[in-house]
Amino acid sequence: MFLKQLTFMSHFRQVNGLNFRVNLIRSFHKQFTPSTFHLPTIYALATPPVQKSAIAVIRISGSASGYIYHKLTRRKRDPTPRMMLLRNLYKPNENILTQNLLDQALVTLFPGPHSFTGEDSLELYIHGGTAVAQSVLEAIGKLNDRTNNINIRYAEAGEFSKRAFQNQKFDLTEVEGIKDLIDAETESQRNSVLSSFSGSNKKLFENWRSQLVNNEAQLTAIIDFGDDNDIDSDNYKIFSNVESSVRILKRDIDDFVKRVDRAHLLQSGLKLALIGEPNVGKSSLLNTLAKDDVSIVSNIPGTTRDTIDRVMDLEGYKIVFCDTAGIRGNTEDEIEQIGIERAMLKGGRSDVCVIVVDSSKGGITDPKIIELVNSEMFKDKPLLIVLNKIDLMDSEKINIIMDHLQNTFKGRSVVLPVSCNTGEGIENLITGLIRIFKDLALVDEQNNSITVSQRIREILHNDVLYGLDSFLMAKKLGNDVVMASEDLKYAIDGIGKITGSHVGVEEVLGVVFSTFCVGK
Ligand SMILES: Nc1nc2c(ncn2[C@@H]2O[C@H](COP(=O)(O)OP(=O)(O)OP(=O)(O)O)[C@@H](O)[C@H]2O)c(=O)[nH]1
Repeated sequence: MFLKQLTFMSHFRQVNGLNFRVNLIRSFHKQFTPSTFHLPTIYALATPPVQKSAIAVIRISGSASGYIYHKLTRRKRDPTPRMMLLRNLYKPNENILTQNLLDQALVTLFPGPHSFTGEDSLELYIHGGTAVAQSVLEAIGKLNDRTNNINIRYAEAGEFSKRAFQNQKFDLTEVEGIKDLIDAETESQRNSVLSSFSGSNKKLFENWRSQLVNNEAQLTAIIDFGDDNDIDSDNYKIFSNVESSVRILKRDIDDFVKRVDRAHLLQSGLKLALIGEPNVGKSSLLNTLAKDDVSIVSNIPGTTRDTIDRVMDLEGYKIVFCDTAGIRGNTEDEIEQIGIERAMLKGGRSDVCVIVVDSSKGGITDPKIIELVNSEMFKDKPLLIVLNKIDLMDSEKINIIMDHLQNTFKGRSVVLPVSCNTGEGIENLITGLIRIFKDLALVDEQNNSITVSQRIREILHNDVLYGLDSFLMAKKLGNDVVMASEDLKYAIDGIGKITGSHVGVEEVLGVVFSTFCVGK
């Protein structure tokens, strides 16, 4: 059978017009045919297009990788696998006497299965710059030769990763982990996707699945061998044991889902609204944190008329700060009133509210602020009170104001004294903000958190937990084994969709890989 496969492979290479020597010994040791070997060879620029850079990388994957190597380098001998070699790249199919040099490049051939995709792959490290990359890409494209069955085409978004998945190099959770790793903008985001990328989520999902399959098998046994109408006491015991096991598993999955739901904040960023009376220093605080002049600062009250969002990486955490118009109850100015309404709305939609107070005014002077903080929209929101302009006050007065503010908000928040002018207290404020962020995103002491893709979160909610809840309901309402077994299957299929290893693969592939960039 194996020899047959070898013969077929070698035939395949010949009909593919691959005129380089098929190394039979290597194929024998390989004992592996990628499941994607019948697909066209794909190529793409793996580094950003239309940008000047020192190096650009072109990735090629598929059975014609070696052929492309020979054609571009005009060399007859196979290259040493997995070794970087300095080679001249020439326009293929041109008169051999004319040079037609395209570039000098480092090239590496990765024979399958020891490559990212599991197929034979070739990587070209060429000089950066649009014209060089374009000429080499064009040369590869021209090697497509339908009549001789050499199928080469430009890759689609995520196609290299898709091939890696199809050749079982990764499951879907790992593939999505790679994408999230590339997309990570901050240190905390990078940290949080490692659980997917490193495969620890995959192990967890597989463990859940095997527990559920085990439980489902016991229910199937009751259905297949039990009485049609009723279940006897032995089977009832089995059913109840399955129920206990499912309950424990559901608790674990609930915990996991809660952690990933909360950790989602790490990806989207913590939305933080700066709220306060006019002229208290909200814009100054934003500029101090951003170390930049984002918002206009002036001593004219009501300078900020609308909300201004600013995304910041604060010590590795993504925070979306929103500077809002100063809130006061007694303005007649129509535009200012609209600004105030928007500020209140922004505050309501934020994850955390920072109330900025001017210490030189002795504390909050407008009751509208206190009314707002105690309103329905704000009452469950984490609060942070920032007492600004402490450079203008002596420490005794500052302590009195802090005590008063703490009483006003009845222990709902700490009060942090700062000065945007001198920078005093700003470090403390950043530490306080990050502590709130970690609490909300359920980041533990070792800075661990788990994030999974939106797709996985939805399946966990809509399929896995839904199936488990329905199972428990079927057990509770009438000890209905058949219904309960179907519900467990639903949850099991959900986990299969997550990892892509068991069911509904085709349906989910499009969703997963379409979000990748070309060349990945
Ligand atoms: N002494 C001192 N002045 C400050 C401090 N922070 C801000 N100011 C001054 O306070 C004034 C108002 O500052 P802004 O940052 O514009 O205040 P705001 O709350 O955004 O004002 P609105 O846009 O009207 O809502 C400016 O003149 C700032 O220079 C501080 O820590 N100490």
